[in-house]
Amino acid sequence: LCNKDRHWRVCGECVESVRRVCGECTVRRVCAECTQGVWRVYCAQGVWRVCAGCVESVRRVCGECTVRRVCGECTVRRVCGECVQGVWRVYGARALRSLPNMSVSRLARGCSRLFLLELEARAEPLCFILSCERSASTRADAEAVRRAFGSARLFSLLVDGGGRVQRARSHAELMKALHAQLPPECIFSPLTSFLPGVKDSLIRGFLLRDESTSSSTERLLSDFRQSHSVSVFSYEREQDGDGQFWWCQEMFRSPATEPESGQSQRFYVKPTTAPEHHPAMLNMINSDVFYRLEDAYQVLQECKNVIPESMAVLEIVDQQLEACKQNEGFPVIVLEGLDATGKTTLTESLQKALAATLLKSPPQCLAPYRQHFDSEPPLIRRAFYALGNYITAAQIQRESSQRPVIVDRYWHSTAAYAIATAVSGPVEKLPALGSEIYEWPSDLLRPNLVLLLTVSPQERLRRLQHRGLGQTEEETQLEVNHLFRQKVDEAYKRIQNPACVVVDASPSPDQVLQQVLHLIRIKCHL
Ligand SMILES: Nc1ncnc2c1ncn2[C@@H]1O[C@H](COP(=O)(O)OP(=O)(O)OP(=O)(O)O)[C@@H](O)[C@H]1O
Ligand SMILES: Cc1cn([C@H]2C[C@H](O)[C@@H](COP(=O)(O)O)O2)c(=O)[nH]c1=O
Repeated sequence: LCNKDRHWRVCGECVESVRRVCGECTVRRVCAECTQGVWRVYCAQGVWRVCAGCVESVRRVCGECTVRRVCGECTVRRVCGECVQGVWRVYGARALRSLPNMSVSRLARGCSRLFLLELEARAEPLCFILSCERSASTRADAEAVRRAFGSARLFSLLVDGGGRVQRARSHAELMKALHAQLPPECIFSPLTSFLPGVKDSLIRGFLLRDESTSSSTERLLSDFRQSHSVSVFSYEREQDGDGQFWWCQEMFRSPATEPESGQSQRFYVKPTTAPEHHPAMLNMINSDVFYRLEDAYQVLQECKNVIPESMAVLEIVDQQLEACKQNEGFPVIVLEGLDATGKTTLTESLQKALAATLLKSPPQCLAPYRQHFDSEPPLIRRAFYALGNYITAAQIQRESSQRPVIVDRYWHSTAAYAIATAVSGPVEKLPALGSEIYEWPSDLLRPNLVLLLTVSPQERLRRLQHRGLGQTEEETQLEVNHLFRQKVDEAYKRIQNPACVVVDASPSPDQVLQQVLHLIRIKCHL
């Protein structure tokens, strides 16, 4: 969100497509309906739209960028942010035209993209920028790049074409294809590219380190470029007079089919300090966590042509939904916790003890679709779970006018699992306590009490083995990945309004029930 001057602009054509613009916050999407009103810059690493007034500036972008679409409605838009030479910000067509060349290029150099390469979950990632020159670098910096890149052939792939649904699916398909098709000597690691502090600027991809000398990798890369809307880059190693190695990036060219043209620009890899916050935070709102029904709804609408099940889910949402923000009936108590902490056992006993209605999220009516959405990339899977909460909210609204309601998982699970999946690395990389990421959606019914069941990792594992059911992707992750477990647990505890009350669920089922009944009596006056 724009934290600066809260300046908003609305396209005259479509009032719904309000976007945020200010000197600090730039615009990424105009609106789906408003393609008439913009220019698009197709750049080496992304697609950007530019206002019709900025023709002059567009020509000045990098050699790789071209302008394809023209019309004359929109006013201020961001110019090429993806040009590896840097970002140009335009606060008005006239202002840009009057900018002298010198200041444009100074602006450009100051605002480049950062790249974050995550070689191992526990290790510090390598963060670098691309620079036109070999600028001075410390021995430690040079060593960090050498360790990460080694002596293998290097390629990077960034998924930057198409809309967000297509990008999310292309990224997932690309990962599967890399796993299945790359030769064993070729390993790949997650690479993200982003503009520090600029929301929605994250582009995901991979860095490939190929120890083989076979040309099959190049053939595959050419195919991926065609079939997965990815930009592909190759890296070359140079040694300077002092014996120091430098890596240069340029657009990938398949030696077999694309003759050397001498046109491609080369950029040096230069290590830099990693940002304080994990870059996944830049894209988290409306990609991993949804704070309004309409935002999650919109994602499934965009999926209609590629995922027929989306239509069925949206129909259920339409049928079930009522405006429900405040719960004014009997108390609503949500039970949260990692898998196998005892939620189902406890919710069933609470149902009996309180003569309550028992609900869950995602609700039963979405059960036939859950497996399908669990196999989709995070953008789509998370939108599905978010919609599940709104359906559960409508059910809570109806039931709580009659009797107390117990809910097995709700918003805390949706947000905590999404945040923990999006943020790679250790728990310290999570958004800080108090971040807007942990806020409750303004249009989602709030429960009266949220209880977070906790047990030791050993006890949880024992209960999991004892239970022996099928597993979702998240459950498998929880079992094998200690870091993921810690992050889900911590994210649960950081969510606010309502925050959860932590309950030690390690005693016997009856002792846990008595403890929880006591809490409910105090907090909900039941
Ligand atoms: N207090 C307890 N002491 C010992 N075992 C328990 C206790 N509560 C539940 N269990 C056992 O642990 C296993 C997991 O419990 P349960 O299915 O209730 O967890 P859950 O949190 O609902 O899991 P999930 O979120 O994966 O559905 C079951 O076999 C259950 O019998
Ligand atoms: C509600 C919800 C669940 N999940 C994931 C988290 C767990 O691993 C499984 C467990 O679901 P169960 O029905 O309790 O067995 O689903 C999620 O990722 N997001 C959610 O909103």
